[in-house]
Amino acid sequence: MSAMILSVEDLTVSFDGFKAVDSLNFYVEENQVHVVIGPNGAGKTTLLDMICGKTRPSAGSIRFKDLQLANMIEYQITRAGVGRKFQNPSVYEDLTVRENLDISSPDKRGIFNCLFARKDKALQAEIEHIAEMIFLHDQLGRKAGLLSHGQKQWLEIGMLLMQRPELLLLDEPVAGMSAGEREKTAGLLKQIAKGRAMVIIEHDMEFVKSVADKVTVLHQGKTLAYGSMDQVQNDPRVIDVYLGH
Ligand SMILES: Nc1ncnc2c1ncn2[C@@H]1O[C@H](COP(=O)(O)OP(=O)(O)OP(=O)(O)O)[C@@H](O)[C@H]1O
Repeated sequence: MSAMILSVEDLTVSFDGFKAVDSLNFYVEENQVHVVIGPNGAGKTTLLDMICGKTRPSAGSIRFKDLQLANMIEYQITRAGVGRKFQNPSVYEDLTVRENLDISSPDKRGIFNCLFARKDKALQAEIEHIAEMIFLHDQLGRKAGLLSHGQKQWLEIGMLLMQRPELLLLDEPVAGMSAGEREKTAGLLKQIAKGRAMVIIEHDMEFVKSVADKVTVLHQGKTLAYGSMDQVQNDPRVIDVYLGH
């Protein structure tokens, strides 16, 4: 069995007395793509928000390797190796694809350093390699604002990879993509997960089937079901609250 990279235990957050996440246990192993599904309002985004430090838990533990993330703030969590992609792509539209990747490197201190500093060969090689992975190698000199929605999503994944995260948190990475782009993204994410781990929130069940090693179904802030895609999609409780709708 692989080692656990993330262990969430008894995690709870209350908003004005309402428990959006309620005594949740959730585990992610190294090299694993773990998809979280569930109806609207189940607590999926709130779970990712707590892991990345955007929302502070009311109680519970979030252990990432040997770190307790519940006690850390957002930028410390990012630096420790947790990368988060939000639902809408947020790339720098006026910069080229290359510049977007360049400024995402942790070796860079700020945008001006990045644009005017002497280019480091190893960094440029890394940019080229990542651009190849995210299907944008021939777009490196193009302004990000001119990319399609799907290409912007890929660029943002590339920007996350530049931070060399060990755990990636992705919120609906294929939203708004064509069928062809979704298929390419599934291949990309499976490749990325090797040597790391990934938590994905997604509603597109075809996509979930194609990427998930494990699936957790959240409902009302708690785990309703956990297992392989086959196991959860045949679970009558999951069909009742989610898949049957
Ligand atoms: N900052 C907040 N203040 C108050 N309530 C909140 C806050 N954030 C989330 N909630 C509530 O917590 C519940 C869980 O929301 P969350 O966004 O995590 O659900 P979700 O499973 O991601 O849903 P969706 O699939 O619609 O994105 C919802 O009822 C939401 O209204």
